[in-house]
Amino acid sequence: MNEQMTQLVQQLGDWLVGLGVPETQKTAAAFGLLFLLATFLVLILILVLFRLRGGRKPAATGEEEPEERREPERPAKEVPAETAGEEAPAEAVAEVPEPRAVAAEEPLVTDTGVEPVAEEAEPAGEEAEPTADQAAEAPPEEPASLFQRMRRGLAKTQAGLVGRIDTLLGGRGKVDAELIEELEEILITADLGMQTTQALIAAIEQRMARDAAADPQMVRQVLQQEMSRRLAEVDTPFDLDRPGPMVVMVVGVNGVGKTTTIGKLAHLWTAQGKKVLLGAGDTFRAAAADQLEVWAGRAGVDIVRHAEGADPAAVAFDAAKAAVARGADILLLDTAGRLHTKVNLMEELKKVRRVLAREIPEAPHETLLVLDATTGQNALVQARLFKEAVEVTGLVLTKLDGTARGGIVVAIANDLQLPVRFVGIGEGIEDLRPFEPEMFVRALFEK
Ligand SMILES: Nc1nc2c(ncn2[C@@H]2O[C@H](COP(=O)(O)OP(=O)(O)OP(=O)(O)O)[C@@H](O)[C@H]2O)c(=O)[nH]1
Repeated sequence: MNEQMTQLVQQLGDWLVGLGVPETQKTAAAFGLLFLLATFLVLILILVLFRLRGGRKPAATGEEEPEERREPERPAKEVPAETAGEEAPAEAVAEVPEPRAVAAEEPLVTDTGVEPVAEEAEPAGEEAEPTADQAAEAPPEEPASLFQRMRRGLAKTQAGLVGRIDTLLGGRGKVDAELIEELEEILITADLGMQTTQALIAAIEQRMARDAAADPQMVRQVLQQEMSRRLAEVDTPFDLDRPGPMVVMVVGVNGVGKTTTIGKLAHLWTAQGKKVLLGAGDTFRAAAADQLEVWAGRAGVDIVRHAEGADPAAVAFDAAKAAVARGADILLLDTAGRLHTKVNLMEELKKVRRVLAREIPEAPHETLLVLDATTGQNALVQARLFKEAVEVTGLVLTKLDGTARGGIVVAIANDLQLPVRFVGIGEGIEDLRPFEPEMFVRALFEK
């Protein structure tokens, strides 16, 4: 033991005597204390070394990673997959710098492998990363998916109408009478109807008269512009914000998708913050009210219903009263869909309208005619008959997803000069889209 050490023990011993340690034991106590201090220092040193090594990758040394470094990495693989949908795996792969020495089942672990960060800092980084990704992705994804869903819904019409037009135009070097004749046939067989087809052909001929050098692609352009223009011309604003309750009567023959459409509308408008009430006015068909009640449950709205066979005007009366009493913004009234050729149905609808108007000024504010797009020209015939009998203010074309006859949308709007309000592109509660003429035509024509 050198002199400095002896001095240190001496001083420590004196200090301990001052604290009450007996004089005879002061040297032993001083040694004991020194031993404790040394052990403590060694422990701290080991801890510091261990943590510093834990923050770094074992850079090509072949050394194994400490176990606790691997554990926090696993959620990093799962979080983006859950939160960012289909895009996530691709992104996760893109973010991985290199998979180095990582087990086969963990190739997507987003290990940075370079930052000597403290353990506490890592979870915060993991959470922040997907949130930033989501924030960056969410805004552009919304409008794109809306358009994409419309395109998917119109895929069959796209192929049956625009696909055939493209095949025709692609094989021709110039626009001549033969091309026009074949085009006319395509438009008619794609359910654009005689009146609308002739109007579209006339627009193409006018353009040809102005521009002798017009090529087949001009035909495509004119068709797209004309369809858009004709749909936009009859497209009036659908005002949901008038002082309530706004009464929307829904009419149409059996099976076209009336009940489903009412359920989808209730869901859509509830999501927009409106208080919606349903009236089960189809008392004729067994189980119609039950079916509507199921949709009311799905959309989370109230329903007014009577027993089967009750007077639909009585349902309309009660529903209107309830809408006022409960402060509803919108009353959606279902109606029976017996054959449109039956005078009785039309009379019944007129009576319902009278009752509504007595209870709520100017009601019904909208009368939506639901038509099944898959029935093509038959839908056009139904629309004419309904328009003559009741004051239809707008159209809903359902089942566009299941048909190549989507051209009927343009035909009906153009022939009857009525706005298309919504289109159904599937059976799900979200599969009803407010109709936008420009987007609809673009979804058909965009390559
Ligand atoms: N693919 C597809 N199916 C739809 C769409 N709208 C409705 N349907 C289906 O069409 C069928 C008839 O729909 P309903 O709502 O019962 O028709 P409805 O007009 O109320 O018929 P009734 O109650 O008999 O008068 C159901 O199977 C719906 O799921 C749509 O936009 N796309």
